[in-house]
Amino acid sequence: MSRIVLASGSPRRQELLNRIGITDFDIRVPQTDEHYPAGLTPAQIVEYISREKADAAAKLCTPEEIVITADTMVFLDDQRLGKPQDEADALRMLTALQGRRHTVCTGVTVRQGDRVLTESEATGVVFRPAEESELRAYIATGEPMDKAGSYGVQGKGALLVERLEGDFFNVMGLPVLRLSRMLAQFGIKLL
Ligand SMILES: Cc1cn([C@H]2C[C@H](O)[C@@H](COP(=O)(O)OP(=O)(O)OP(=O)(O)O)O2)c(=O)[nH]c1=O
Repeated sequence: MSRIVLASGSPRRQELLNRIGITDFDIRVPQTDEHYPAGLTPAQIVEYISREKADAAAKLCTPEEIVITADTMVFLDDQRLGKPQDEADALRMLTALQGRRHTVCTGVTVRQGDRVLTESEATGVVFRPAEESELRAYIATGEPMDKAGSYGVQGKGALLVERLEGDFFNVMGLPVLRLSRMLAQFGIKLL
């Protein structure tokens, strides 16, 4: 079987691959800047960046290796929320998100040599209304700082989430069911 390379520095993605039974893989993290052309939809943006990550990773891999990359972003109306710059930025994002519904999109690319497959998944997330003191307490845990939208649904961030519409794992950073179907097209069967 071809070797799998996860081209991501995200510990959540490593954990999610493990959870679906992919335990033997390499991690190689390419350098990419996350720029994208103007005028793209949310789905197109995350697909574009995941593909850029895969193109950069391909330079670190053999043509036989199967490379997986992903990019997760939070969209509130037309606004894109990335990782917070600092705690004030995290407070700004969480204040905007509380009491409202937003969408988390993850683009995924699987690449083997010149064969490239890119897809994306969107999940709706509804935050409950929250007091500023609660948001500050959450930020003080440190959990928001490396995460798109300034929260982690898999951690204490769950205490802000009233409801999810779609794939939970997509919000964590990797839509595992969609990925499994993509990998099946590269001959990898997980069930
Ligand atoms: C919304 C949300 C995001 N996140 C994380 C997933 C991603 O790691 C991160 C979004 O940043 P990404 O740019 O998608 O990924 P990354 O920089 O962590 O890793 P790499 O580019 O090397 O693959 O936010 C959560 O863990 N939980 C959540 O609920």
